[in-house]
Amino acid sequence: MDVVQVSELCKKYKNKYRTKIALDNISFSVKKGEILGIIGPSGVGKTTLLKILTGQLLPDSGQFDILGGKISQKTYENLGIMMSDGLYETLSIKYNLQLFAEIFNINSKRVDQLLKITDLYELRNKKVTKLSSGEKQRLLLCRTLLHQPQLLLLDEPTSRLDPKNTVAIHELLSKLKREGKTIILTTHDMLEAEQICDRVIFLHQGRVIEIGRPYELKLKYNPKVKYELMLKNGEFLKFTETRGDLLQISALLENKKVATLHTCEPTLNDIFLKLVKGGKDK
Ligand SMILES: Nc1ncnc2c1ncn2[C@@H]1O[C@H](COP(=O)(O)OP(=O)(O)OP(=O)(O)O)[C@@H](O)[C@H]1O
Repeated sequence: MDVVQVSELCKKYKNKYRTKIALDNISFSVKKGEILGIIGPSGVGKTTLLKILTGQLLPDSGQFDILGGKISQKTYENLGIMMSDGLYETLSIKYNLQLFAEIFNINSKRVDQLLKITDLYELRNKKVTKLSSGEKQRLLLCRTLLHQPQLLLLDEPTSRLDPKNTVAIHELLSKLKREGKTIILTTHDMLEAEQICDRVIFLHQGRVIEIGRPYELKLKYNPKVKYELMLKNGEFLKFTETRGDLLQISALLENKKVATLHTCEPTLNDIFLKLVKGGKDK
């Protein structure tokens, strides 16, 4: 079942001096239980897309369905949005969450549970003004998850986190996926996309330039050189998949000359750079 279906979305920002095409004919769909990563560098239209999907911005043309229909007040009951903060700066972590819990009529046990999962429980009485950017980020995620939404739209959920907290949030997102939640997230981090996303969309200059599962893209863009060996004498050798090369690798292995052996599939970063090479700015 498609939880999100987007068809030919276009959005331009216009002012007196210039028109900026932020989204150019974007189409994709997301299935229940999928994590979709929208990736690309700064300014390619990721936030614009999320703003449209969350009803904060109208597209110029195109359509989308979300959670089985057009966006309405009811949609928000099952939608978790993590974008700009909007936290109550002078209130504590816990009070910020309690306020939202009361609005959604949620038991305060859920607040404590989320604070523990995101490693904020010990800091629960600290005011938002005194939080580090990583702590704020985790608080925002708690607020997004509070009402147990079916669909999460997360704008760079790990952008300000240290490695330990990044791993914790990745684990949390994977757990939510296993529970059947659907997640769309934006990221600049290609490694993150590779590790946690079922599929990724590469955006460039407002257009979808590639879409697919990370491992499928890696196979699709796999270079001719397939294996890289370091010999015990420190020499580096590269091999393709021809019969001759494979026989050479086998001989080196048999003669115990090999120190390390790696396959050379590209990273998502390599693929993105390959796709945009030669692209001009609009
Ligand atoms: N309100 C606006 N008025 C004019 N131009 C805008 C407006 N909002 C965004 N843009 C431009 O539209 C393009 C897409 O912006 P958007 O914020 O969607 O990019 P992004 O991929 O989310 O970037 P980042 O990763 O830096 O958040 C950018 O060139 C941006 O400067």
